[in-house]
Amino acid sequence: MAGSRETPRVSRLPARNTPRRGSCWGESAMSILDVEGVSKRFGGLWALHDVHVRVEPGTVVGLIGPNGSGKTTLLNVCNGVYAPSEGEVRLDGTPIRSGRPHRVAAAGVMRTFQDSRVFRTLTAMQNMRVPLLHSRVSEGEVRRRAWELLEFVHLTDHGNTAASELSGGQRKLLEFARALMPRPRLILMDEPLAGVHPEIKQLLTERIRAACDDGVSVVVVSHELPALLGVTDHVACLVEGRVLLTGEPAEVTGDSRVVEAYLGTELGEELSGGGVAGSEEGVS
Ligand SMILES: Nc1ncnc2c1ncn2[C@@H]1O[C@H](COP(=O)(O)OP(=O)(O)OP(=O)(O)O)[C@@H](O)[C@H]1O
Repeated sequence: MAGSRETPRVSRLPARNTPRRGSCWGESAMSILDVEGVSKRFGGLWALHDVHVRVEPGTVVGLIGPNGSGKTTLLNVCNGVYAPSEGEVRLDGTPIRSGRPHRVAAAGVMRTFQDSRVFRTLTAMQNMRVPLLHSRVSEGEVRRRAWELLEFVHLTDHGNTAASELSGGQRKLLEFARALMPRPRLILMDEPLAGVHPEIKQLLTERIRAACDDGVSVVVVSHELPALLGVTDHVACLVEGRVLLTGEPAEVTGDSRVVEAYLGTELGEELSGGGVAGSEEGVS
């Protein structure tokens, strides 16, 4: 990982967005994202059934569930890649129109992917500029913000390094920092912690929390429960496309139905063994 550049290492976002709110999934009327009765069908397969989720400003929501339970599909519905077969997703009360993920991004919803989608032939700095390429933000401001965010994720020493030369974990950090460039209101993150070195995992969870404390809402899909529990305000567990349970992180992972849903998996054994322990295999 990188050392510091000429600016002191920052642990807060360069600029504020909206103030942080308390919890999510409560009775409060205010939410940034509302998933209302969403179902998604692929041919004969219902990947999502009547899913209800809400995300309040400045909160981190974790989405867990066994393989194939619909987590990625839900993110794809939330950023307009897929149209729901039933139900609706609203951003600040306005229904999201499918087939227009670029419009959803312009409205303040960014996305990161299971296999980081950074441009490998571009340097880290060039990657950072991509979200603001056609914006009215001045060149100087783009550069200033890009360096600050690279500093935020400890990558300033790699600003001029091609993304292909970074480790898998550093690419996850870069993708997260890049998602912050346009000052999003919501980031949808798909498995940001998978296969990441414990040190980078720690940094990434800290930075997700810091972004959240600055008013950015984050939805994190993850199988990395120990790390996820430390960063989320609320967790929803999906099983076979349905929300099995939502609630406080410990409440959800301690629930026998959630343990049962994971039984037969490595994580199920960890959960039923009375605690969760992170795997450090295959890290990068
Ligand atoms: N484009 C698609 N066409 C057909 N079926 C799909 C498509 N996308 C997802 N599915 C199916 O929908 C179900 C949910 O998949 P999804 O990828 O959303 O699950 P997931 O919880 O993210 O799984 P994982 O944890 O393994 O990433 C699976 O049965 C999957 O095969």
